Amino acid sequence: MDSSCKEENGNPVNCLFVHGPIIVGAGPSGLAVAACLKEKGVPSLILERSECIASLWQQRTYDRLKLHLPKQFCQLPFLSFPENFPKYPTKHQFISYMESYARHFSIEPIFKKVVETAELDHVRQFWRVRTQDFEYCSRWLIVATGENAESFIPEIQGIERFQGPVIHTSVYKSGSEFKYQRVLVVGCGNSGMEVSLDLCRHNAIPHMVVRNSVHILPREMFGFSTFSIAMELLKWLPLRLVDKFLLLVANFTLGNTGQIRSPEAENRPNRAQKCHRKDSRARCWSFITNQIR
Ligand SMILES: NC(=O)C1=CN([C@@H]2O[C@H](COP(=O)(O)OP(=O)(O)OC[C@H]3O[C@@H](n4cnc5c(N)ncnc54)[C@H](OP(=O)(O)O)[C@@H]3O)[C@@H](O)[C@H]2O)C=CC1
Ligand SMILES: O=C(O)C(=O)Cc1c[nH]c2ccccc12
Repeated sequence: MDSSCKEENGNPVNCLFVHGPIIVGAGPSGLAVAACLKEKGVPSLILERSECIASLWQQRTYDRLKLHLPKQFCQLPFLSFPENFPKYPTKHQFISYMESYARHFSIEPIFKKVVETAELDHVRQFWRVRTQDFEYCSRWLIVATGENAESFIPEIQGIERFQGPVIHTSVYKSGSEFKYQRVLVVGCGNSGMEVSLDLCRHNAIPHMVVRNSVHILPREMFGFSTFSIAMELLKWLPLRLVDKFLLLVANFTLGNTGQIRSPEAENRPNRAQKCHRKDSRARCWSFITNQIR
């Protein structure tokens, strides 16, 4: 990294010219990119806004989090998960793997650097990446800030009249805080399903809002992970057919999950929607399977 100083609006700006790409974000993707570059002998610099790697995993996940896919589908390039890790590593195992990955490739992100702007200087053909105190320059910019980094709570009419706490899943840790309480879980993706299961396990009483059609698939079929079956079949068949096949098998093993509805919702058909099966998006769901097993 070379440094120089220039004036902008009368203020000095600290400029650092980076050899190799600037990577924004020290999550799994940012680390993987840095490792791949290193393997090719290309240096890089990671700017990370928090004070640790994989901050989403370390700071904004619930306690019971585990990978839903077998570890061979989730490992980063050039370094496998340790042999002694289970098929579905826990969040702590995943974080320790991330840490050893960064160590293995000697990746040292610069922490507490919030990237505020990134502009391409067309004349000099390099990126000017601004943080609070520095401007980093490089010919290449890689944004690896994640698709789930920002939490979002939708506007809910009348929510101000609700007396209890309203929280986003990124701050949910465990159902132990909700023992014997009635909790409404909004959203039926992997997070909503996992939180609902966790609440059940801690003797809370969750209800889920399902606004759309949902596909419910067991984590494993015929002793293989559903994901690996899907990946194999996709080599030969179109997605539509693979989807149909997986749903058919799920229907045999789980029964008709479209029937699952609370008695309250039965009495008020307009308040909650039934699960339909038209949606073509497949979701891995452990809630039902865990309840059954
Ligand atoms: N162990 C694991 O591997 C886990 C992985 N994940 C992954 O993390 C990513 C994020 O998952 P997740 O947090 O579940 O988010 P998702 O985007 O997957 O799911 C959000 C859900 O919320 C619903 N929703 C959104 N807004 C509203 C609203 N206003 N009213 C009612 N419902 C609403 C959506 O419904 P609609 O479909 O109608 O938009 C959708 O069902 C995914 O890739 C997931 O697979 C998450 C948890 C665990
Ligand atoms: O990554 C997710 O969100 C999953 O739920 C895993 C997943 C994605 N596509 C699939 C197809 C079949 C089984 C699991 C998955």
